[in-house]
Amino acid sequence: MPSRCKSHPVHHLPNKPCLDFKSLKELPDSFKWAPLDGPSRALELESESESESESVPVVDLNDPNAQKLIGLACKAWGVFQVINHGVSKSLLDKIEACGKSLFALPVQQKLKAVRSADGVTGYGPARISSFFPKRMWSEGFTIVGSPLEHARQLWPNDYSKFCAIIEEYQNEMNTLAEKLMWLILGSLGISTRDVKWAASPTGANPFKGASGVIQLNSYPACPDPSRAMGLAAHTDSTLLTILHQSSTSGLQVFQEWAGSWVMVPPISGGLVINIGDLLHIISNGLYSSVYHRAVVNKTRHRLSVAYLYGPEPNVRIQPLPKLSDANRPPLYRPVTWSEYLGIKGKHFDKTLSLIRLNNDSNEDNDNNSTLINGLKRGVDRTKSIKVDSNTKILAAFA
Ligand SMILES: C=C1C[C@]23C[C@H]1CC[C@H]2[C@@]12CCC[C@@](C)(C(=O)O1)[C@H]2[C@@H]3C(=O)O
Ligand SMILES: O=C(O)CCC(=O)C(=O)O
Ligand SMILES: [Fe+2]
Repeated sequence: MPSRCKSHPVHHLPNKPCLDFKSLKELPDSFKWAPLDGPSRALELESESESESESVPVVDLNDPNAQKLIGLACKAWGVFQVINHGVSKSLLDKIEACGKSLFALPVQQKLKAVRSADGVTGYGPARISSFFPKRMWSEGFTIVGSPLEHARQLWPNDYSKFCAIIEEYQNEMNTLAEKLMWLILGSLGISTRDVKWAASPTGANPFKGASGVIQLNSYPACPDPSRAMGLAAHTDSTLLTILHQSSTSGLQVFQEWAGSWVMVPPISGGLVINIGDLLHIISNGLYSSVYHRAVVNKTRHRLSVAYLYGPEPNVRIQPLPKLSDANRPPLYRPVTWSEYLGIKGKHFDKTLSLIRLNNDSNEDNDNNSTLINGLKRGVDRTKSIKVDSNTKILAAFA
């Protein structure tokens, strides 16, 4: 545990490494959350999420109206699913199989690639775990850049297949993320020449240097899903996140206007796109980042793979000038991805409000004040997380 965390004991739980979930026939107290609000069990919800008006939109990227539909989804939901996105089903199957084989390893083997107390990459509980008094019913594996070092520890004689699939996934996801960024920005009336914040000197490709973190999430079957939490409510510290979920449901998004949690049903070959905090900032609050969480299941193991996409780590991100004017002043100060992650590591869901500019006329423009799981955006949850520094991104995060 980093020593500076000790000064913030209130919500602190040691980031205990994951354990052998299969051996637990009852839910230990340390995993018992208050009964979940909203539908908790994945299977119960499948019927409820069928009503059209309550469902997260699905956009076919081959649809000539895709950009407009995406804009509507971003405004109303902050999340949508995409089909015909160009990433093959076989690659999605392959990455899912990679995740399954990783989490199926014996605990002792997984612990060889355990994330260090102040690190980002490797095996362990979700990074946000330490902000909550109860443990989450999940284990994760985080990859930034090359997974080679950890893959070698996990499979000393057989790591190259894992690395090749991860690399292919990173490439495909990066291409899709950039395409989605242009569609989302296009829906706000923003074109290439309006986006200078990440631009190369020539302005050729503003997403040069943009990249993503891969997060493999595993949610074992759980003896008491109504009291367990797979992954607690959070927004992603990204521009956007592309999520592949296995065929078992579990992802829920918070619908701010209805004040309720809505299940996002898995679509075979489909991908879920979440708006992250950095897009919230550059859109000047027009597209809000979406709170989401993962619930667990009594009988089925669930796996998800998130691609957490962000800009070059040291480039300044700020509300796009075209989306700010005298009537709608910029809501947030400039911040780099690296700086944002540092603040998030200390202040969790208070981060957006901490970088918000103090301007009374901003009040109506932002819809950050809904209570989620008893938390309001802006409630301080203190705990510092430092990261290691062996890749470009990691160095920038530190
Ligand atoms: C680039 C990122 C984004 C991080 C931090 C860092 C590396 C790991 C990511 C996640 C992945 C799992 C959910 C989350 C909430 C978590 O606990 O770790 C994410 C977090 C964030 O979006 O803030
Ligand atoms: O497992 C899921 O459905 C959600 C995962 C997630 O939110 C994340 O990795 O950031
Ligand atoms: Fe997330």
